[in-house]
Parts: sequence; structure tokens; C-alpha cells
Amino acid sequence: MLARLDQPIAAIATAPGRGAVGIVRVSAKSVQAVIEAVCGRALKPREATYLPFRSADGSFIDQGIAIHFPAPNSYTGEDVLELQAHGGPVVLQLLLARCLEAGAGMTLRVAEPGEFTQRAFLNGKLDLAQAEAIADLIDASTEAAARSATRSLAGEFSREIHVLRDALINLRMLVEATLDFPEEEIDFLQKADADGQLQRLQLKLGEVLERARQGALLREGLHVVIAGQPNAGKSSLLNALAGAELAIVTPIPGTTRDVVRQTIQIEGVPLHVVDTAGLREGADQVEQIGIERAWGQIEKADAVLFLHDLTRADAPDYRAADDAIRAKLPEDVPVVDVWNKLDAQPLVIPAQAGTQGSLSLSAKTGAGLDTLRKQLLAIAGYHAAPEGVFIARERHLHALRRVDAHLMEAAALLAQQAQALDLLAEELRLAQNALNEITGEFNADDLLGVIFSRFCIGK
Ligand SMILES: Nc1nc2c(c(=O)[nH]1)N(C=O)[C@@H](CNc1ccc(C(=O)N[C@@H](CCC(=O)O)C(=O)O)cc1)CN2
Ligand SMILES: Nc1nc2c(ncn2[C@@H]2O[C@H](COP(=O)(O)OP(=O)(O)OP(=O)(O)O)[C@@H](O)[C@H]2O)c(=O)[nH]1
Repeated sequence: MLARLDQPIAAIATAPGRGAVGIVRVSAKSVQAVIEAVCGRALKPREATYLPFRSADGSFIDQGIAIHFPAPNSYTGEDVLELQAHGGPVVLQLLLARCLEAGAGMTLRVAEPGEFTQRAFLNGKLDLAQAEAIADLIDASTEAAARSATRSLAGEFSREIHVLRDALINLRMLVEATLDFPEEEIDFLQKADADGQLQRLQLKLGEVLERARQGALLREGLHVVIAGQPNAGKSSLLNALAGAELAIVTPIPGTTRDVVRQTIQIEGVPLHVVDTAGLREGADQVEQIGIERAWGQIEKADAVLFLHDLTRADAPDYRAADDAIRAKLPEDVPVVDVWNKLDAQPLVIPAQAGTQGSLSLSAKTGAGLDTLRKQLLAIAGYHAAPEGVFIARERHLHALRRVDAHLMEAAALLAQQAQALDLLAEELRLAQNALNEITGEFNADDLLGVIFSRFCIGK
């Protein structure tokens, strides 16, 4: 692996397919050999030069722009050459092949996915959270997700983590110093307000965790399943939410036989909506498979919109069939009772106990859709002002929750009048490790450096 990290790499940096401009990038200890062979002249550092890209036989592959980013001032921190050509798949493949040929002497190879960014991380250009934010920015499905990824990329998330880490290091210094001078122990910790420090740290961690949770929501989105009896208007609701005719709508019960998916957004939160086959007994074989798939989707959902037909709300057999469905809904998935066709039957239906609420709307006219959208955001727990959110991943949330658990342990130990100072120290150490996982900084010397620089050990 390490040897591979030393190898020069090249790749087409732009999306596959046709485009106005396409870029081939080379990163190596030195890209001079490739510059000489392909550009046929020296390049001024970090300056765009318009020139022909040359084949080995001297013919031109394309006329384009070349930029040399001398190490270490480049995206990867290595020597980087960028060739900006016309964006055709064939011309870019030819240019890449030409670079590989020109760099054969230094074993230039095609980069693996993420390898340029991995080098940027290893060369200290970015930390791990920032590197992940680059991928999240590229994958963002809404503007809010993209903006919060940019904030993480700019280091906002990492800065919050560093603030937590610095406070944690201070506390660890206190505890570890107390360990070294046991006769002063309790006094020392009390005087330095170790309790207060820990409490403030926990409070701050709670805030960061909440912001990260909002960011993770922007990244992952919410999986919502529309379920209910045939003809309740499930496909109509999907279409109304999406603002497009995606699913087939007919008055014939059992129209939707397979799941239909669509990602829409509410205030920037991606919503993965699934329309399912109507749930009923005595369906034919194909419909039955659709119904089984519907239940499979319901079990995996973050929320279920249980759709009912308001015009049939008074029919005992209709209510009985709804009750049968309700009895089978998983307990741990939030359910919203949605009474549809409000335009045809203007009735207000009492809230169903034990659900995330009940509302009525018309998929046909759109009345009540806004209330539903707000309800979905509330279930997701999304309430952030988008400018305060930074993108985060499940991995980050997991690490932050582990930090939280270690700090709770530490608080419990501290409350026991420091009878187990070494255990307390260990909990704080584990908390810091979990924090460091987020930014990818695992270096134990960090802590030692700070301790030694601030404490006079000989004293
Ligand atoms: N043409 C082009 N556009 C691009 C990229 C690229 O590689 N090429 N990027 C890549 O994905 C992104 C920009 N990322 C970059 C990050 C750092 C440096 C760079 O030269 N850094 C130096 C100098 C910094 C400075 O002058 O402030 C350094 O870090 O020392 C360049 C691009 C998006 N746009
Ligand atoms: N008046 C009125 N009719 C509606 C409304 N929503 C849906 N419908 C009608 O109800 C019928 C069934 O709608 P669909 O959206 O196909 O219902 P579904 O629940 O997907 O049906 P299945 O595919 O059978 O499960 C169609 O004739 C729709 O036009 C509404 O808000 N008001």
C-alpha cells in the first residue's frame, strides 16, 4: 500500500461522456517528464498556457490549456499537471494514454477512485472530514446539502471538533497531572473546576452532535413510504408531492403493482418517497407480490404515510380493512394518518391515538400538502437554519455518540470523588480517540506535546 502511495497517478478528472471541456490530471513527485513529452515546452508555475498536446510521433492530439502546480502547492500536495482539453471521451482517453506513455519511465498508472483526494489528506492538505465533504459535495442532491458540504469542506465541522478536542485535552492534562501528584488529588481537580469543565464540554458536544445530525439528514434524506388500501390515492399523492406525473393513476383498484420511487425535497431535505401497491386481501398473484414488496418497504421506512379515502371513511368494512392494516404496521416506524380526497368530502377526522398525527388533504387539488410537508420535516427532526449546518455522515455521528458515552462515564467517575482517577483518565483518553477518528488525526504525540509544553514535570 505504501509503495502504491509513492507511485505517480493520472486520471480523467471530469465526468465521463461529452462536455465542453475535459481535464486529465497527473500527480507525481515530479511531472516534468510528462510536461516535456506532452507539452513540448516548459510551463510557468500555476499559469494557464494554451498549447498543442503532442503524440509520441509529434502529431497533435488536441489544442488545450496546460497548468503546472509545482509541489507542494497543489490539490494533492504533490507535483500536479493539468491538461484541459476538449471534452470528448475519445480525445480524453487518447490524452490519458499519452500521459501514461510519457510517464512510463516513472511507472505512471491510472488512479483509483478517490486517490487524488487521499493524497491531499495524507499530505495534510485536508483532514478526513474535509475529504469526505468533497465526496458529499459532489453527491449532494439538494442545494442545502451542497451548501452544508461546502461548509464542511471549508473546515467548519473540523473546527468544531478541534474546539471540543482542545477542551478535552485541557481536562486530560488536569487529570493526568493529578494522577502524578496523588496527595493533591481532589483539591486540585476541584480548584481547577474539573466538574464545570466537563459539563461545558458535554453541553458543547450536544450542540455539535445536533448540528451534525441535521447535516447527516441533508446527506442521507428521509425514506418515506406511502401505504394504504387500493384506490386511496397513493400514486396521486406521490405525483402531487413530486409535482410530476410519475406513477400511473386510475380509478381501478390495484393499479400500482410494484414500488415506484422518487426523490423529492422539502426545504432542502431529500425525501425518498416510495409509492406501493394497495394493501388488500384476495389480490391476484402479481398484485400479491407487489403487496409483499410494500410490506418490505414499510419495515425499512423512516416514516409511513398511511393513506385513507375520506369518501369511504364511514363504511364499516373500509374501516375494518384499515384496522387490519394498522395492526400489522411495525411499532417502531412513525405513522402519519393521511385522509385523502378532502375536495370530495370536506370532513375533519379526529386524530388517531398513538400515531404521529392525522391530517386531511387533497392529492387532487393540493390542499393540505404543506401541512404534510411540515409534518415530515418534524418527524425527521429537521429544524436547523440551513446556514448553521455542516454535512456529516453516520460515521461521524457514531463517533460523536461514543464521545458522549465516554464523557458520561467520566462524569459519573468524577462524581465519585475521584476514587478511580485512572479510570477517569482512561475514559477521557477514549473520548479523545473517538473525536480524532472524525478528522483522522490519531497521533498520540499531540497530547504529549501539549502536556510537556505546559507542565514543568521536574517540579
Ligand atoms: N481546474 C481545476 N479546478 C478545480 C480543481 C482542480 O484540481 N482543477 N479542484 C480539485 O478538485 C477543486 C479546487 N481545489 C484545489 C485545491 C487546492 C489547489 C491548490 O493549488 N492549492 C495550493 C495553493 C493554495 C493557494 O494558493 O491558496 C496549496 O494548497 O498549496 C488547487 C485546487 C475544484 N476546481
Ligand atoms: N376527488 C379526489 N380523487 C382522488 C384524489 N386522489 C386520488 N383520487 C382518485 O382516486 C383514484 C385512485 O387514485 P390512485 O392514486 O391511483 O390510488 P392508489 O392508492 O395509488 O391506488 P392503487 O394503485 O390501486 O393502490 C383515481 O381515480 C384518482 O383520480 C383526491 O384528492 N380527490
